[in-house]
Amino acid sequence: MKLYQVNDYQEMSRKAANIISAKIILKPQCVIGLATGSTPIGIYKQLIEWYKKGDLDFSEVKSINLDEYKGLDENHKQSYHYFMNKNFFYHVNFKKENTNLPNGMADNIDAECDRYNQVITNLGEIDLQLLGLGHNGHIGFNEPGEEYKNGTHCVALSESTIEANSRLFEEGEVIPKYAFTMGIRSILKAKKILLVVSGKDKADILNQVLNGPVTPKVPASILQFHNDVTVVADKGACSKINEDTLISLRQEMI
Ligand SMILES: O=P(O)(O)OC[C@H]1O[C@](O)(CO)[C@@H](O)[C@@H]1O
Repeated sequence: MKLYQVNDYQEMSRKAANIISAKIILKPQCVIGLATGSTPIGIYKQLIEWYKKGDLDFSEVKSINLDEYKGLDENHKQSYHYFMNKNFFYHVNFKKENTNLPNGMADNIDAECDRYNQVITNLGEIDLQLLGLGHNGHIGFNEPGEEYKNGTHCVALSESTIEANSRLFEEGEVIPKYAFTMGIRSILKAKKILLVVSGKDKADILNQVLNGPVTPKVPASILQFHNDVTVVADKGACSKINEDTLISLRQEMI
């Protein structure tokens, strides 16, 4: 694991966007795993800016998203389809057929999970998987539990996740209680993982992820077993990591 400790959200976004850009420039046909939530929004903004300057080309890049709410169609403002279109895809030259998200409206849950697993398999290796971190340690929507789930599954969201995400819904809107998510094994199969974390409110959980025991009760702790994880986290998020861990993981910024 490598850790880039940066000053703030803006630096985190720029550093992570740099890492993603390097992958795309070196391998224009790469497969990138994408995340939603508030953390990656700054990364997408930065990538859009570089695209508009002519420095990036997404025409051959393929993407696979981690998750989608069950019951929200792609035009619903809180769906992750809508989020990706609004914050990224509509502003760059991704081909629609090269982008993939679970279908939140699928009636048959098992069939949708099988379809998404097949999409992941057909893409071959994920070259780089971008991940945010939930306050309870979730990655994608792999919530804390007694065991890790390997493949795509439909998950009952924890109370804390529903509460955390409720800020994005308008008053009176029904907040989904279930979501489709890529499983832990699919995430771990990515060649490279980029975890981005911002803010003091994530300091405790980031410390557990990096320093604590590997346990499905803190889903992201399994990243300790992956051989190419880069964490980009700001000072607030790093504020509970002990000095020894910081010294052993910290990379110099160039
Ligand atoms: O970045 P946020 O908004 O704190 O969300 C944390 C994580 O939870 C999710 O919203 C659930 O998948 C992710 O998209 C995100 O990485």
